[in-house]
Formats: sequence, C-alpha cells, structure tokens
Amino acid sequence: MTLSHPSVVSLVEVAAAVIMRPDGYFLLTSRPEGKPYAGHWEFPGGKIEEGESAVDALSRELYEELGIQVRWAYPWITRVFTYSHATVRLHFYRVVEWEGEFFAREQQTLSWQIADHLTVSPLLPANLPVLRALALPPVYAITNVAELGEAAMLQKLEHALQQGLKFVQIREKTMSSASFRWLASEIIERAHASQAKVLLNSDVSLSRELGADGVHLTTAQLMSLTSRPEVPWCGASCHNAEELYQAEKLGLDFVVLGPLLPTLSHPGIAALGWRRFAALIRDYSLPVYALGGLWMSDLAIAQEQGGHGIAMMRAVWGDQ
Ligand SMILES: Nc1nc2c([nH]c(=O)n2[C@@H]2O[C@H](COP(=O)(O)OP(=O)(O)OP(=O)(O)O)[C@@H](O)[C@H]2O)c(=O)[nH]1
Repeated sequence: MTLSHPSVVSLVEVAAAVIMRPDGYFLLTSRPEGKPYAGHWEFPGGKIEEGESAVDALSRELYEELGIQVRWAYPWITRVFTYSHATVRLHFYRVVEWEGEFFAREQQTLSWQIADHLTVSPLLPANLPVLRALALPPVYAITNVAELGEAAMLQKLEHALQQGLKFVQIREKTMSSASFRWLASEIIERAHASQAKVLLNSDVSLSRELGADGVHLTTAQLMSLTSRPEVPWCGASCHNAEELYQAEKLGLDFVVLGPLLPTLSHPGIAALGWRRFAALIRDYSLPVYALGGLWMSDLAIAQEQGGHGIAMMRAVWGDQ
C-alpha cells in the first residue's frame, strides 16, 4: 500500500523526442486544444505509463502522435520542471533514425526548426533550456598552441572552421599575457566570421573584454563559485558526480566529463571508460561532452552513451 502525504509532490515521468534531421533541424509540435498549455510548442512525446521504459514510451507516443516507427534513439538530457498542475521529469531522447511518413494524428501542427533561429512560439516553459542545449555543437575543440605553435594553430583552426567546426575553447596555460591576448583575439575574429562560438578557459573578465562567447571554468573554479559567472555561455570541466552536481547547481550550460581514456595531457589519471561515463550522466540535466583520448569517430559512441558530443585537444586539429 502506498501512503500519500500532502507534502510529497508526485512526479510525472515524460519521454520527449528531439527528432533530428541530418541538417540539424528538429521537429516541434503544437499542443492540441483541450490539453494544458494548448497552442504551446513542444517536443513530441508524452507520459510514461506504469511498467513502461522511457524508450518504449517514446516509441509508442511517436507512433500514436505522428505515425512513425523509431529505429534509433539515444538518451540525451533529463530535466525536472514544476508547473502549477504538475511536476514533470522530462527524459529527452535524440531520435536519429525512423521509418514512415509524418502525419499529425492528433490535430497538432508540425514544424521543423533549428535551435538558433526558432520561428514558432510560445514554447512550453520547461523547454527553454533545452533549446539552448540544442544550440551547442557536437564537437568542442580545445586549442593546443603549446604543441603546435601559434602559426600552425591558427592555420589548423581556419581549416577546421571551413570543415564546419562551431565551438572552440582557448586553453593555453603557459603563454605570456600579451601573446595570449593576441592569439585569443585572432581566434575569436576567425571563429565569429564562421558563426562559431569561442570560450576562454577560466578568465571571465578577459572573455568579456575580448568579446568571447563565454567562459570554460576549471574544476577548481567550479567548486569554489557560489553563482554562475554572468557570461552568455558557461561550461566547466568535471570528473565525478560531485562536480557534475555543482555544475547543475550553478546553472551552467554544459560540462566536459573525462578523461574517458588515458591521455598525454593527464598521464596517470584514472580513465572513466564509457560504462562509467554513461552511469555518471544518466538522468543528468546538462549536455555533456566526453573528453580524453577521443577521435572524431568516437562521436557516435559518446552520443549513444547519453553524451551531447565530444571535446578534443589533439585529434581535432588533424595533421593537415
Ligand atoms: N510531450 C512533451 N511534454 C512536455 C514537454 N515539455 C514539457 O514541459 N512537457 C510536459 O510534460 C507533460 C506531458 O504530458 P502530455 O499531456 O503531453 O502527455 P500525454 O501525451 O501522455 O497526454 P495525456 O495526458 O493526454 O495522456 C505535460 O505536463 C507537458 O506540459 C515537451 O517538450 N514535450
């Protein structure tokens, strides 16, 4: 027998789908008349029934609502949100393969959208951070002037931007302040010309001064801060559950979790491996980049394990 208590708020478990086309567009649907928040835009999905897994609920709902059969979906982020009518825990999945033609079986309106340029509104309030998460690219490149030198670093950056790189962290611990400023300005200018975002490692005020898109916090900064720095985008380096929890508490936009495999930059540090990575981020609310000894070909496995993408310091710059 279950005893209910007035102070215990029941949690409604929901599975929601980011149905992602190869061009980056995803499907939003408008909530039909008669439901709470009718007319608001949401990701297709619905409540998980008793005894049902989240992924089974997702498949069932997408068939009922849209007439498609899910072929490949992986877990992404999980967010809890309190409405006046209920507290919901939304298990977001990215659906990348499906069969069948889309058909609005519940009189909803369908619209394919891209994160940075949404043309429909209003969204369900719980979905605003989800849209921000979707604006984060899958590959996060970390600069490596220490090994490449400045000229080669800039040349490799140009090449990677042409190949579609959209997210860069400038992390140079041994450069003089003047050289660092020069290099950072050059990187920001080139990246912005390609609509790529640039974060500076650790320095909030320099990031603002140089017009970067935000800051990547070191683990020590993450653990000592009591509030999120006021920058457009803010991520942090994490290695364990305690650090992941702190990043969530500060309301950061994403984290990098590693090392996945042993790396040259952090010799002797125990590697997590994919199983531990997946366990640490199960039901986590922020997008997570896997880091440490990875190649571009590891992106698929990182996403299968619930990651948002991969971060790379060496492999991303190639040997061109
Ligand atoms: N499907 C979906 N639900 C969302 C999203 N964001 C969000 O806050 N929710 C909330 O999650 C809950 C899902 O309930 P629902 O009404 O869609 O579920 P359902 O299809 O099983 O409907 P039903 O109540 O008619 O059986 C609602 O409280 C809704 O407000 C979203 O992006 N997609």
